[in-house]
Amino acid sequence: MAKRGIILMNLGSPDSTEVKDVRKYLMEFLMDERVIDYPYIFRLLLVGGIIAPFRAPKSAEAYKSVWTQEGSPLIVLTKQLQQALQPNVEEPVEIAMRYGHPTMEEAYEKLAARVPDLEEVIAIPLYPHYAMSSYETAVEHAKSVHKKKKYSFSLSFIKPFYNEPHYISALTESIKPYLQQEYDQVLFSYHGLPQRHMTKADPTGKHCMKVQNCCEVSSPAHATCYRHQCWTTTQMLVNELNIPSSKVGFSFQSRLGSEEWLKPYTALRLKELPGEGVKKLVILCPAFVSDCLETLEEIAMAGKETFLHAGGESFMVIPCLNVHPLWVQSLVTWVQDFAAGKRDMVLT
Ligand SMILES: C=CC1=C(C)c2cc3[nH]c(cc4nc(cc5[nH]c(cc1n2)c(C)c5CCC(=O)O)C(CCC(=O)O)=C4C)c(C)c3C=C
Ligand SMILES: [Fe+2]
Ligand SMILES: [Fe+2]
Repeated sequence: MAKRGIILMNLGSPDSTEVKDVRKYLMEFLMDERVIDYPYIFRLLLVGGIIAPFRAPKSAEAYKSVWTQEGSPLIVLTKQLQQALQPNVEEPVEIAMRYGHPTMEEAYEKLAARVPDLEEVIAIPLYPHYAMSSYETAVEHAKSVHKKKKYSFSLSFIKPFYNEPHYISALTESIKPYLQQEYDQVLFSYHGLPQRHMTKADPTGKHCMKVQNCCEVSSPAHATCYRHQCWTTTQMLVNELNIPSSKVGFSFQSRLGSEEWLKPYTALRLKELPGEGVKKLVILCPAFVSDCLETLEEIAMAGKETFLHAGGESFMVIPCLNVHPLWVQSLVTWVQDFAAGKRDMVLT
């Protein structure tokens, strides 16, 4: 049997809620050329001179409102996922964050210490949907650290799993209990992206945001089309859960800056929905597998306030998959398939 290890990769959080740590985190995150993709000098002036200094105190307050005794929810929940997965697989499991700690290098070193003569690492980016600013940067960073450190073990990545049957079925089961009560709409809110990133990621150069209903028209562009992948996850869940199409909402959250991002914007929809007769809302955020600042503060706190203030009556937030047993089982299946030589889920 190959000497193998697993790394669960997530986005990462500041080291603490102190403004200086949040500023450092924002600098590392937003100076990533796949997140703010402007030329280096312009990016440095914008991020270092405006965004990080002005945003850090506000973000620090937001982080304080969700921080736990053990730390950032995103990291705590990723560790819990590691602990839930570990007894179910033979391979040692470590976690790594794209920004902050634990770093990719730390995770490789821990695996190498746990597995003498490590031969193979399976990295699982915990992003269901492909985006240059999430999945791609995580993969490219993992590859570049691997190359820089000249590790001898091979490196494979699990593909974006937005339509993978085990993931869809885990999500379906996690959502079901929340649809027992009466609701007017289920809003699927995904992390947003600048619209420009969609056209940039389109290898055909003529499909995304150019063809009418681009995400619903078959195209090779969909392998890297974030909006298509979000739309597909939604359609699959709606079918599995038999949600009437009149009760389905689809929107994008967490916009940053003045550029146009994917629309409709969640924050705006939450203001408008009560006026359209949607008083009882169920909301979920399938772009995240672990609850984090964007689900716990932006949606469950700020979003709820917006909706109720606009005349909404009930606001039910469905938690992310976190450590749902069926989600843990999905990861087990992917790892076992990999070990058995089935490589459908592996990026080539
Ligand atoms: C779901 C995947 C994510 C994509 C795609 C993504 C794109 C993206 N994000 C920003 C800016 C920020 N995002 C922030 C937080 C944050 N983002 C994701 C995931 C994706 N981002 C997660 C899981 C989190 C939460 C982290 C946590 O610690 O809980 C933040 C920091 C917080 C804040 O100040 O709002 C920023 C900034 C951009 C610009 C972008 C695409 C271009
Ligand atoms: Fe983000
Ligand atoms: Fe598209």
